[in-house]
Amino acid sequence: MAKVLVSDPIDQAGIDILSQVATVDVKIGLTPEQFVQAIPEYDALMIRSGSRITKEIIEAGHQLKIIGRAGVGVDNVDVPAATRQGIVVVNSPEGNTIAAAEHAIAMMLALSRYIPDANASVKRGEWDRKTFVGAEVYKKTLGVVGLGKIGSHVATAAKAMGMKLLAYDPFISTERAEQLGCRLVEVDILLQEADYITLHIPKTPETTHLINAEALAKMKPNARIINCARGGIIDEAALAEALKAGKIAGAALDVFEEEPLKESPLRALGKEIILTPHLGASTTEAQVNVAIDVAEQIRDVLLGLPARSAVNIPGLSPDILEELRPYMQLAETLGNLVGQLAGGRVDLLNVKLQGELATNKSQPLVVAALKGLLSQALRERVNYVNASVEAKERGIRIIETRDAAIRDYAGSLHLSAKGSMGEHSVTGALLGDGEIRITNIDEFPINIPPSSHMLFTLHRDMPGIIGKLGSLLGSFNVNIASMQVGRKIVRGDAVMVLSLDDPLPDGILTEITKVAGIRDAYTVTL
Ligand SMILES: NC(=O)c1ccc[n+]([C@@H]2O[C@H](COP(=O)([O-])OP(=O)(O)OC[C@H]3O[C@@H](n4cnc5c(N)ncnc54)[C@H](O)[C@@H]3O)[C@@H](O)[C@H]2O)c1
Ligand SMILES: O=C(O)[C@H](O)COP(=O)(O)O
Repeated sequence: MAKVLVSDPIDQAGIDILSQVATVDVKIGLTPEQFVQAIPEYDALMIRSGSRITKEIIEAGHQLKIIGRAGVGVDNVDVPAATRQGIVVVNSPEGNTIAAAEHAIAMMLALSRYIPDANASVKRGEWDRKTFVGAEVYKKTLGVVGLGKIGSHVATAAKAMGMKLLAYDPFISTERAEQLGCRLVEVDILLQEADYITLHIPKTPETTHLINAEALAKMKPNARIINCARGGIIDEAALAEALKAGKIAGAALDVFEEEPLKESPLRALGKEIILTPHLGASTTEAQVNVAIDVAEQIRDVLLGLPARSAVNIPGLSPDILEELRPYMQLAETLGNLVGQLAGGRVDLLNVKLQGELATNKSQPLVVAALKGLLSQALRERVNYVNASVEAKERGIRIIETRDAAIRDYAGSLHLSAKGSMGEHSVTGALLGDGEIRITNIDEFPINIPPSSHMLFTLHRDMPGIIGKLGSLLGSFNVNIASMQVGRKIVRGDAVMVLSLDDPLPDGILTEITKVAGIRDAYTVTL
């Protein structure tokens, strides 16, 4: 039975799903060294933001097939290292959207009305109504940085409270911003005009310290900033300075440069700052959502099924995958076949998506073809996750073309590869019942299903050649399952494709090329 390590607190609903297919060990608070020691025996790992999954841990995970992040952010996982090792990384992109958005709104209101400090004061036995005179958000301007899932929900809620909305997000359209009632502006305008600023962007090299001393200096003295996205987007030292100097009115932070928050000048500040311990996703509803979402994906991957929210398999959205599923095996088989025909070291793979496959949605078929191409060299080490990285590292150039006009079949794939044994091409399609057909080899038309052991010859189309080859194979005790000849003109060049019941014995290829008329012969094992 597979083994899953759960290294952060997750809802029982997730554990129950995992337990259907695996032994589940919950070990919380592992040190990096304990992680490295524990991980080799596990097939899957389920985490939240409390575990930092480094390259060292990933490399020690010899059995690891999947890392599931019960939440959105995967910045605590070395995703490139996982990709390199063929480990799929999944998350729950929407399970905690509402929880995080509501936390941001709660922070904005709590900050405006000094609720945490007022509450603490009453609990201390005081009745101070002067210190906690707040500000209304009604008719104030909210600047939303990052108008994705959480930012959009915050914008909608803020609009309902009568706020004016600005948004900064270089990756969304003006129309989308307008739909949400936001005026899309450059970041400087947002910083200068907003009374409240809320951050809903990922932490990337571009967004690290986006809110630094310079940005804080552009903000209004009454401005308040909320970060429920990621620590490090705000420069905490600069923020503490700005608050101390009264350059801005307040800040509410749920996330920190280092978590848990250690010694920090932020702790010394008063009612102008609210700090919560990364609680954005901490609602019962969100925890059930993300635990189920990610546990189901781990279960599926352990059962050999695809994951619906893999962050390191490009283009594999569930609906696209569903549509392409029958063609993935075709692409993989053709990749494997053309790779063997072209020789061990392939420099160039050209993938042509034809007929109904000639759309951008078919990109995963290119990855599947690469997986097939690399499978001879890498065996089970290559998968949909690392095929592109492995190909790049091997210097394989990939050309992807599309031709919707080719309609011999509803959809077909044409692959050509240039390698140490020259350039070869293969075309394949699916029959109505989903069966794979090889329809062309080196531009010669044929029609044959792939089989485990195959023999391809390039020969002159002339009487007697098929008989001679049959007798030769017979003399080596090789049984022919089926045979096809493809030619363009009578008595011109031709290819012969044979499906064999048995693998070809060593040395027979040389004998085959000695048959008069046969110029070349290749064996393929699929
Ligand atoms: N505090 C919490 O517990 C908690 C919970 C959930 C999510 N989060 C964090 O909230 C953030 C947003 O999550 P989401 O689900 O809305 O993500 P999302 O991907 O739906 O939205 C992110 C938005 O940021 C925009 N963006 C990217 N780079 C940008 C840049 N340089 N400048 C401006 N905009 C940029 C993108 O275009 C996108 O629209 C993430 O960092 C996530 O990890 C935190
Ligand atoms: O990225 C996320 O989903 C949030 O930061 C929540 O993290 P958590 O699930 O570890 O609380």
